[in-house]
Amino acid sequence: MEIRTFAELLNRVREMRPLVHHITNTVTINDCANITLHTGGAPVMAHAPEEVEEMVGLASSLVLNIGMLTSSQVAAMLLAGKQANRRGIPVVLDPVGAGATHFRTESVRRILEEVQVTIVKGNAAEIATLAGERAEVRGVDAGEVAADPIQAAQTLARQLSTVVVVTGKTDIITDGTRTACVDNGHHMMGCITGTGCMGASVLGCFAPVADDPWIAAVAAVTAYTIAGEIGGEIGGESADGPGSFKWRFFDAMAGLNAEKIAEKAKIRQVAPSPNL
Ligand SMILES: Nc1ncnc2c1ncn2[C@@H]1O[C@H](COP(=O)(O)OP(=O)(O)O)[C@@H](O)[C@H]1O
Ligand SMILES: Cc1ncsc1CCOP(=O)(O)O
Ligand SMILES: [Mg+2]
Repeated sequence: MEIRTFAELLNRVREMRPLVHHITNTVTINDCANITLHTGGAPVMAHAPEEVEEMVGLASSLVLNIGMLTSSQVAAMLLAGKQANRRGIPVVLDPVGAGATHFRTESVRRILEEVQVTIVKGNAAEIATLAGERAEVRGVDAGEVAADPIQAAQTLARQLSTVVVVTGKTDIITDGTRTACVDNGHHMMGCITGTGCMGASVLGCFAPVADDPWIAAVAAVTAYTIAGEIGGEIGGESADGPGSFKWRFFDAMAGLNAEKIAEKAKIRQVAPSPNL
């Protein structure tokens, strides 16, 4: 696959300006709205069960993030997700903290049973939990995970017929058959809250502009992590600290273009695991 195919999808996002409907947590909600704008989409946050179906009616994609889940939000996510499926618009799910509590794990399983999700994106522990592997989830952070993340992601992708993204120093994107590893990013991305949630918003911007959700997901992850890389480096030096990194990261996302992505992308395609 040509790097330019992935790089140029950013232009399509900016031409289309997709409306990305989020049902998400209030820790990172403002950052998710901003990164959506900087990527080239238009954010809307709406979680009342009374209005979510109508809002999905206007949207180009739906992002479900369980970071501060309540029973009312689960109901809203099911209504919104089913409406998105009826309309044929992509659904991105961020299973924040799945594995940490029974409520989160069971709610994610219910959403995945009742809604056809297009892209599931989580850290290694969240994805391992959903793939049925043992993993330590420390609140919203990944703890120790015994399972191989590529294999866990491929298994889950096949089980759900979805694209799975595993985040970390290297990001993994698979549909169970094709698997890419993206080695872009910056360690400062792990030093501020919300880089996982914002990644789901960027996936929500890219998913409606490509017919193939795996291509959309590889393009989104590559663009996003390159913005992190540019934000984290000042003249070859690391950013001063998390505060300045955050605003440089936002500036880098807004200033990103296909040429910079093509120049910096570190995408490797890997063969399917033999024992799947
Ligand atoms: N050490 C790192 N080096 C490079 N990129 C990283 C690193 N840690 C996290 N990232 C990036 O930060 C984003 C969030 O990843 P992660 O920290 O795994 O998610 P979460 O916050 O949901 O646990 C991803 O896009 C990932 O590529
Ligand atoms: C700290 C926290 N608590 C509930 S949601 C949330 C934000 C998690 O954000 P991310 O997964 O992007 O680090
Ligand atoms: Mg997260």
